[in-house]
Amino acid sequence: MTVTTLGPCRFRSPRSGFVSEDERVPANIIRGPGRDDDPGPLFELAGPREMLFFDPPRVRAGIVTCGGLCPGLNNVIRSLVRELHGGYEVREVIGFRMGYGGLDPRNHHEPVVLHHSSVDDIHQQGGTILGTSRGPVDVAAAVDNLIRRKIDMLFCIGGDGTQRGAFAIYEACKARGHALAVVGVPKTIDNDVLYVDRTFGYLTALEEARHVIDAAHNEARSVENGVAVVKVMGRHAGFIAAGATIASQDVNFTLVPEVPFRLDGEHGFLAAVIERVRDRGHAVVVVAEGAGQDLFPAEPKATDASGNVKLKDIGPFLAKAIGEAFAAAKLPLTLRYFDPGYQIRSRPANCEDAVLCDMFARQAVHAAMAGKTGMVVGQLHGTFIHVPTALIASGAKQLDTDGLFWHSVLAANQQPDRFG
Ligand SMILES: Nc1ncnc2c1ncn2[C@@H]1O[C@H](COP(=O)(O)OP(=O)(O)O)[C@@H](O)[C@H]1O
Ligand SMILES: O=P(O)(O)OC[C@H]1O[C@](O)(COP(=O)(O)O)[C@@H](O)[C@@H]1O
Ligand SMILES: [Mg+2]
Repeated sequence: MTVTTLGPCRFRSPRSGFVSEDERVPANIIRGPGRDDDPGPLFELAGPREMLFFDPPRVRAGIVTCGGLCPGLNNVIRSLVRELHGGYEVREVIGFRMGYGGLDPRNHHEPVVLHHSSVDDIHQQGGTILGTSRGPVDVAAAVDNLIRRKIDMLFCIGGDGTQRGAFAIYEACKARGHALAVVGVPKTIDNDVLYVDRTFGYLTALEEARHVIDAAHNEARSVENGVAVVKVMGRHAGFIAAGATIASQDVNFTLVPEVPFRLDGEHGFLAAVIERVRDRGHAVVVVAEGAGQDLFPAEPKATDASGNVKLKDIGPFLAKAIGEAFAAAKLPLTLRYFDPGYQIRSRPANCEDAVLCDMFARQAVHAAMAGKTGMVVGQLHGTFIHVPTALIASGAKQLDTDGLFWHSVLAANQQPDRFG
């Protein structure tokens, strides 16, 4: 599957180490001879192209960060600016402020000019120097503004919602015949973006979650019948809960959206916690925010400004249920509850994420300079690729509960496959 290119590439690149337009990375691993395995989509390899669509010194680039915070946003901004200025000698890079809202001039978020020096230290800070937002964007007004400002390429740093917005901008530009390269960089601590082995921010989130789990474990095991409940982010996917369980090895129960569970009954979650505490004196529970949503009464679903369904708060719900179950069993309990979501996602990037951010950003610039559009930089099998945005927006990645990763969770925490 190829990505759209804006037109013929007529300018010679100042970079080196070019990749060929013919190299492809299959989505799926072929498991062996004699099997009719589907390789899935075949993705273009990311990297510098020998011939460019844009003439570098004439380029005007724009950058926008959208959605929830994520460690590494500033690293990506910095490496985009540095690759544009330093690698290609692009003269004008503009940062749109406060997410997609900043693309619409009626919102009065004046964009900032990003220089080589203005991004010097930003990678050491969490958050985003450009600001971010959720909420609808008037695509027509945004595209009008991009055309008026003569923007040639727009880097959209964000998660699934951002990439759906980027796709709408790409389509609107196509319809209006404006040659804008719209290139996405996949952000989210949730790690739930399709065709991306690892989004930036995810490993920092695991590291931070592990510190909280260490604290939870110390609290739980230092008192009589201590139970610590840690809620981590993860709307529709349990990658943070699962990864932090494996990293910590001190978690006894890991609840994720992909595996529904029952609270009550002989084989329910609550009986398992009581058994564990009777046996070992303490327990650590990690719950992803999207887990157990079916335990709440069905009612019309509220959404946030971006249209994301607002989840019911599983953490306190679980803590209350554990308290009631211990009371019914006439067992003393010391319960500790941790909700470190915002503390985790506002951290600066750790070392692995800093490397990933830089790699994603530079591949995004190479793609845009070659006139690639309607695409996101992805990563599969350790290789950077170009993924059509339509494919990214077609769904979300979830834990494979038959896969190695989830099996490692079950091996680490020794919980049963299912509760109830
Ligand atoms: N289908 C869509 N069309 C246009 N804009 C969208 C669409 N879906 C989401 N957006 C916009 O993308 C931005 C980021 O989306 P959001 O879901 O908040 O975060 P994330 O990108 O991290 O998933 C918001 O401004 C939101 O309104
Ligand atoms: O910022 P809010 O509105 O509190 O949203 C919280 C959500 O943001 C996230 O941290 C990140 O989600 P996005 O990447 O989609 O922005 C989720 O893990 C969490 O569910
Ligand atoms: Mg999202």
